[in-house]
Amino acid sequence: MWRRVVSASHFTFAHKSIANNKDVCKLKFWEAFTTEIPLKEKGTFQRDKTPFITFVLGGPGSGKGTQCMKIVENFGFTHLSAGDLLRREIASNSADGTMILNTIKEGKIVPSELTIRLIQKEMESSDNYKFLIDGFPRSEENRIAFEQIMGVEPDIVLFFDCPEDEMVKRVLNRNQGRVDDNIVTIKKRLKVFDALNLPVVKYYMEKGKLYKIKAVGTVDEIYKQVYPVFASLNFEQVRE
Ligand SMILES: Nc1ncnc2c1ncn2[C@@H]1O[C@H](COP(=O)(O)OP(=O)(O)OP(=O)(O)O)[C@@H](O)[C@H]1O
Ligand SMILES: Nc1ccn([C@H]2C[C@H](O)[C@@H](COP(=O)(O)O)O2)c(=O)n1
Ligand SMILES: [Mg+2]
Repeated sequence: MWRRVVSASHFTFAHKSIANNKDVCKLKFWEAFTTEIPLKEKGTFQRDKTPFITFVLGGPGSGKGTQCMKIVENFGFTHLSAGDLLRREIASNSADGTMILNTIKEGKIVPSELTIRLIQKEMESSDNYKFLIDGFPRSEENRIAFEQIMGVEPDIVLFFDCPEDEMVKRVLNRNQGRVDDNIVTIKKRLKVFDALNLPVVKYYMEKGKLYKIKAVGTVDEIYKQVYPVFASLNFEQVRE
């Protein structure tokens, strides 16, 4: 029996080759960073399953983060919110912090490579294989860059479809001290969502990967639509 093993040092090395080697780019992300070894020769960091990736899309305040918490509880996913990862960069005073902060204040989108690097780092250091990637891809450019860099596509895509007035109401009531939770930025974010994020939704709908959730009602009412999506999947069977 064989098991696929991932190592962080191998990842760093392979990441450099990926940037310079078109052939390696054609490999799936997980294949490029893993080696087949017999089960007995286990390394320190093991992953015997390829990742199951769910992209979670929806406008600002549509309830992505709220529903992700419930999916994590019930189905054991690791939740990676692109917005949270970017806010963590700002808080850690990283070199890109000021640029990220200004971009978020303007309701615009941070360069894809930066956001993908943060997501990639979290995926690589996780020993889970089920990921909810929340708030990503925000644009076709995000989507294409993810596919090129990671060499994988999402298995499924959730889209929380919520009326604008409800999204605005929720964001303005959020009270988490976010710099973008104000009426000026929310209007800009809604414009960016329509112009850049909806084409991504359309792309996945046409690919047959999209689960559209009517994101009105209580949190539990909305989750009643989400639960069956995951309950119908047998991850162990799909991934082993
Ligand atoms: N069904 C709901 N009814 C009322 N309020 C809700 C509902 N779902 C979430 N909320 C609240 O609305 C706010 C926005 O929800 P959440 O943070 O989950 O949205 P989001 O899609 O992640 O937004 P963003 O893209 O801005 O991060 C939060 O304060 C949350 O508690
Ligand atoms: N793929 C992404 C995700 C998020 N951002 C920036 C711009 C968003 O307005 C902000 C907050 O994200 P949220 O927490 O609402 O998902 O983060 C981005 O540039 N690219
Ligand atoms: Mg959120």
